[in-house]
Amino acid sequence: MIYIGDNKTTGEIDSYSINTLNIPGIVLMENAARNFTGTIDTNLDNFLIVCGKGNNGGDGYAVARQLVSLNKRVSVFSCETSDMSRDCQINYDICRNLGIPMENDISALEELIISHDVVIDAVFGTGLDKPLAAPYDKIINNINQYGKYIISVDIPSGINGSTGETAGIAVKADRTVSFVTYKQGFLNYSAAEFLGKIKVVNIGLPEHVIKKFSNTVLMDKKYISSLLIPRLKYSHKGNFGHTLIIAGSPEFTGAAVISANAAVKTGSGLVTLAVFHECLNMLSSCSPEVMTADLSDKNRLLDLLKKVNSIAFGPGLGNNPRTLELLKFVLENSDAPMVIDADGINVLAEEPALLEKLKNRCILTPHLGEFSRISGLSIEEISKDRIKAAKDFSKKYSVILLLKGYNTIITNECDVYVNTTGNSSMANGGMGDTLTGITASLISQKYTIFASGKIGSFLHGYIGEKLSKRSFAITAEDIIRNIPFYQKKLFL
Ligand SMILES: NC(=O)C1=CN([C@@H]2O[C@H](COP(=O)(O)OP(=O)(O)OC[C@H]3O[C@@H](n4cnc5c(N)ncnc54)[C@H](O)[C@@H]3O)[C@@H](O)[C@H]2O)[C@@H](O)CC1
Ligand SMILES: [K+]
Repeated sequence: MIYIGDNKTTGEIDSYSINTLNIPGIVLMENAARNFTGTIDTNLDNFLIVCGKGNNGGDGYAVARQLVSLNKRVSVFSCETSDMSRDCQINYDICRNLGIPMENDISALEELIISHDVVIDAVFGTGLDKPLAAPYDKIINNINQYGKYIISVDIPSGINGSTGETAGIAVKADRTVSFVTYKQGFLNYSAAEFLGKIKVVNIGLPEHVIKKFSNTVLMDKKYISSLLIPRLKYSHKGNFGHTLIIAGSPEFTGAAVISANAAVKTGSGLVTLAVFHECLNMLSSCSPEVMTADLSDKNRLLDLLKKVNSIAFGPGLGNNPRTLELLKFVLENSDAPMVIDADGINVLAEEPALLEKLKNRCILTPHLGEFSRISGLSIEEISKDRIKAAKDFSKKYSVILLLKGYNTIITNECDVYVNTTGNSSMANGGMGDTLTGITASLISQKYTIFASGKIGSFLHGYIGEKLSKRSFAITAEDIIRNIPFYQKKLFL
């Protein structure tokens, strides 16, 4: 499992390892360098390693030794040769003793970069603590301008590991090999263009040590598989629950169909779609597996609200007083767990007092705009630290929050899971409605609300990613059709 941490987390793991576990810093650095080197394509050769004076630079000097021992051609550029950290100095001295070509004249840097095939950027890591000035601005500019292939050690130099902001300028890496944790700053969308392909490597610390300092996790297939409940041979439809989808309006009938069909395909035993009276004719034949109900028939609705195992509320209902009244009615007359999405969220934003009624029974699935409306935070404020914004909201209202977008965040106020599946081939209308149907269906099948959010977002993005290998744009229908096939694939 890959844990996410900011610079503080890195510092805490570092000091625990050194001071409590008594692992000397130089050993951690050696492990880091060896594991970093292990990620480098063995066909690559002719490396220039650009080293700063802190431990990130120390990693760079240690990587230089490792590469030389693999018979690679290696040169080193030292940004500064005085006032190095202790472990950096040790590795610098070894490189000198080994006779590795070393240069520290800035006027030679451009030519050096041009004459090497790979630049390893070991200028700054988690210790970057001020804006970049000369000569570092020039060093980083040269790397970006002339580097043919750039691999950053731990963090692209110039990026803040906690926030993802740049110190004015930053290395644009083709690959970033990060130590111990996936840096929280990498989740900031503004950092994406600097990171390249990210890989996280260990430095010899067992998972239980890392876990002490981070409860924020990048979900992977193995983790999702561990959450899945296998179906027993003798189970019947009653075991897989009844999902009520409250969605759609005359302008947005598609949202209702999509959510309902996604719930069916995810395996809910029964699915009922409850719609406004004027949509009933059109939607009653939307899918043979979906039952329909008229929202104006209050007795039928009350009966459904009492007996269903989960409710999805919101897609396509319209952001208007009628939807708000309906939400109030549903909250007052049902204890079933709910997925609230789209216009369900929009009307909640109009009447925040209702949020109190969602306690411990809801997952909200806003995208950035909806989250901005319901939280009262601007999109800029949220984007600066999506994890914090999501956690704070989840804690304030005791709900599970699933903040959609690239790297979707799912949190129950303490633990945070980040979903990395999915891509922009899925950026079209109806995707959110699909996720809502999937998530509600999972809740009906006895998954916890939190687990349903995690599995739902992973599965949804996973299908999109797989289909996008052979298709340019993926529609909600494409996803829905493929749910059962890929859901099965998640059972390892
Ligand atoms: N357990 C860990 O966390 C480990 C960390 N390691 C490495 O250690 C790195 C952190 O090392 P450090 O804390 O020494 O920090 P860095 O090596 O990132 O940089 C700190 C040095 O750069 C200077 N500096 C910071 N911002 C500057 C700026 N804008 N302009 C000029 N100078 C600036 C500081 O004064 C200091 O000398 C990590 O990124 C990682 O690469 C590895 O050695 C493995 C072990
Ligand atoms: K770096």
